[in-house]
Amino acid sequence: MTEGDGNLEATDLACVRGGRLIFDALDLRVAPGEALLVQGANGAGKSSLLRLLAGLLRPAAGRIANPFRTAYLGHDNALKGDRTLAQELRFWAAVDEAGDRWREALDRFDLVPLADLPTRLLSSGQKRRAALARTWASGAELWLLDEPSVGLDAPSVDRLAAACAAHRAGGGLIVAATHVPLGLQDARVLTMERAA
Ligand SMILES: Nc1ncnc2c1ncn2[C@@H]1O[C@H](COP(=O)(O)OP(=O)(O)OP(=O)(O)O)[C@@H](O)[C@H]1O
Repeated sequence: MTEGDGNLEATDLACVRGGRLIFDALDLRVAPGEALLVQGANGAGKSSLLRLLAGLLRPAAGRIANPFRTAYLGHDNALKGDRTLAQELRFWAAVDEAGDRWREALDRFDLVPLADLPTRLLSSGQKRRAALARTWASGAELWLLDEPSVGLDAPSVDRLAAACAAHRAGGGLIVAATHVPLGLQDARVLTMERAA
């Protein structure tokens, strides 16, 4: 068996940023179909943990085993403003060889009427939905979501919860940093403490 035994696994992980220890001795394991909510005070290191898991930061110590195709959604929606929403989703679905999932993604996040608008013209909540739709369109197995519900209205939060449930039902994994409940069934919680 490979390291992590087919799970996302972090062992004895430490994170240093700007020369400061943000956290250490962190262990986690997420299996296919599971969701982990990462909670904790501002500055506790939730975003840093997600960036480590995404491979965007290097751990100061410890190991990460991630055998999954991964989609990372940070605070920044990172949409290409001149592309229409449909072009943006189609582009990422093609990069990730995810076929027609971009169409499903538009529907899942109630974006069909906005498909032909350049993404720069979307409202902030619509941009967040677009970035979530891109996550769906990617076909990635592991979703790393940093405060995914920021700016969403109540029906959109429900849509996010439904998308997460469908993703998990298909064997997908989710790690989400959040200050609010996301309506995910049976999610485990990791509470991060600020390093002293
Ligand atoms: N690029 C950076 N360089 C140096 N320090 C950083 C950098 N980015 C973040 N930090 C520091 O790392 C610590 C953890 O930040 P992080 O964004 O991971 O926290 P968080 O738990 O996600 O916070 P929030 O709830 O406010 O989003 C903070 O003290 C922050 O100042």
